[in-house]
Parts: sequence; structure tokens; C-alpha cells
Amino acid sequence: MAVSYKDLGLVNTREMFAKAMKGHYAIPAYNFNNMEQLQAIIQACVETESPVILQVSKGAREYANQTLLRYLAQGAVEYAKEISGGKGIPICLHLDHGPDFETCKSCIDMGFSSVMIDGSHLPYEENVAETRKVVEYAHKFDVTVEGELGVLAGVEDDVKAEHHTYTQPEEVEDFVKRTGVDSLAIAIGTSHGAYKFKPGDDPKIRLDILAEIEKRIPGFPIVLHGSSSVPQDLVKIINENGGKLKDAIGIGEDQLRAASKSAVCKINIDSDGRLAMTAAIRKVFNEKPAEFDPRKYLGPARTALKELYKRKNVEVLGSAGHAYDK
Ligand SMILES: O=C(CO)COP(=O)(O)O
Ligand SMILES: O=C[C@H](O)COP(=O)(O)O
Ligand SMILES: [Zn+2]
Ligand SMILES: [Zn+2]
Repeated sequence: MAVSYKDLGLVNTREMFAKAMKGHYAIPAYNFNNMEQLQAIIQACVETESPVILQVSKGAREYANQTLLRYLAQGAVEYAKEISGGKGIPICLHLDHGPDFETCKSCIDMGFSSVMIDGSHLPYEENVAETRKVVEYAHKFDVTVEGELGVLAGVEDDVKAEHHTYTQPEEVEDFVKRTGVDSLAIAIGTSHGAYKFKPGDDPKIRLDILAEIEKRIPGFPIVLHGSSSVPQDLVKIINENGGKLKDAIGIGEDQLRAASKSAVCKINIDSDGRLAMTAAIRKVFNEKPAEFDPRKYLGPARTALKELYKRKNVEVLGSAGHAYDK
């Protein structure tokens, strides 16, 4: 029996994005694979009064099981209420990088409130057709759909693209019109993973392409993937405590701050969270080698993740304080 996300207390992205567009901020889209990550995300967003999109990737479905993650998200709705004095916050459960129609359908039937169909690697007409098919099914249940045009450099579901293929502004209007998508992920120089650029590079996201896209589809919600900033203090803690991360830098937070004020309504961050958790865990292992209770290292990892995401909401995305916007 199919379950509606509405019965689980989840929301789709429609209202979130309309408010983010009007308020010139971006909704955080944070990936989760386990309970500690979910707790950290919910605590951070409750404490900063931010709406949130919980993302489930292909890797997460393989690691933790799609059904279990869906139930965790359902629990998160109740958990958010409990720790916020009953108010709760708007929570969307989103499939990240949905590979095909079947996966999207399975998530929709299970109670996800939003899905991404990532047809960006397909030829244009096939991307349009596959995305259109997902939209037709999703909209029957008021589930919102994110499509993608352009290919990000970096690792994505085990596929490594060496170079960016920037989104072509000439294609966006046709794509949005013919597919009926609710939001569009674009490639303007961000990339997945912790190894985005080398130290000394001065990476700039192509805000000029973003502006050109905004001109073609005014007021349409845009999504940025690959938006981790690879905080250097975290890389340092990891490497000082036995880690062997290569030197790398990410997307400057100033650029993400600028993008958040534009039509960019959703910003995806995963790698920075992984770095925060790993730094905290390595520190415990190094400083207290006799410790063997997982709560003693997962607890600090959870706290570090929460602090990182609180800071992102307040200082980078600007979503803090917008959970109860009218
Ligand atoms: O785009 C992402 C998830 O879809 C995450 O990007 P990062 O690897 O930059 O955190
Ligand atoms: O898009 C990439 C996300 O960071 C998810 O990565 P993952 O498939 O390893 O969970
Ligand atoms: Zn993609
Ligand atoms: Zn992504």
C-alpha cells in the first residue's frame, strides 16, 4: 500500500522554495545515512529555526536501506516537535540523484515528499522524456521534482566526471516547460566531493551563467549541488590526528552566500558534514585510545555536525529564522 508523505507530517518543496525566493535565502539540503547525522541535522535546524530538506542518496539507500531511512525521517518529524516545544519545523524528505523512473516511483510510493531525477548524463531529449515521466507520476501525489541540466565535475554515484559541462542557458526554458519540473539543478562550477580544487586555485562559480539562467526563467527555483566548502580547519584536525587527506579547497562561502540571495533556493551539502564528523572521531581515537563505546565518538561527531550546520544556516544560506515564515 502506497503511503502519502502528507500523512507523515512531511512537506514538499513548493512552499519552501516560494518563501526562499521571496526572502532571498536558500533551503539547506543535507544528506543523511544514519541516526546521528539525522539528529544533528534536526537539532541544528530546530535551534536555528530553519526549514530543511533531508536527502537520501543512492549510497545512503545501499548503506542504510531506503525503508529504514524513510522511517527515520518520519521519526524526525516527531523528534523536531519534541525538541522545539511542539512547533516542529518544515521537513522535506528528498531522493538525491534519483537514477531512473523506477527508483523515483518507489520513493514516492513510500512517502518521500520530493525526488530528483538526474538525467543530466543522458542526451537532452532522453533527459526531457525521463524527467517528464517522473513529473507526471509525482504530481499525481503532489510530490515535487528536481531535474538537472549540465554535468558537475567530481564524483557522483561512483562516476567521475573530469570536467564540468556548464548548463547552457539556451536550454533551460525549453526543459522547464516541457518537463514540468518544480526546480532545476544547474552546473556552474560547483562539484561533488572533498577534492574540488587545489590549494592556490581561486575557484569561482559562474554567477554570470546563473544570472543568464535567471533571465530566461525568472522566479524559477534553482538548485546547487556540490556546495561544500571543505573547511581547512577540519582538514587540519583530521590530518593532525592520523588522517591522510590530500590538500584541497572547496566552494567559497562568500560565493554561496551571494548565490543564496538569488534564485538559488536549495543548496546541497554533504562532504563538509563528513569532514566534521571524521575530525571529531579521529580526535577522540587519538586522545582517548582506550575508548570503545561508540557513543563516546559518535556523540562528539554528532555535536560537531550540528555546530557546522547551525553555522551554515546562519552565516551562509540565510535560512535561519525562516521556519515559521508566513
Ligand atoms: O551535491 C551534493 C549532494 O547531492 C553534495 O555536495 P558536496 O560533495 O559538495 O557536499
Ligand atoms: O551526490 C553526492 C552525495 O554527497 C551523496 O553521496 P553518496 O552516494 O556517497 O551517499
Ligand atoms: Zn547529475
Ligand atoms: Zn549532488
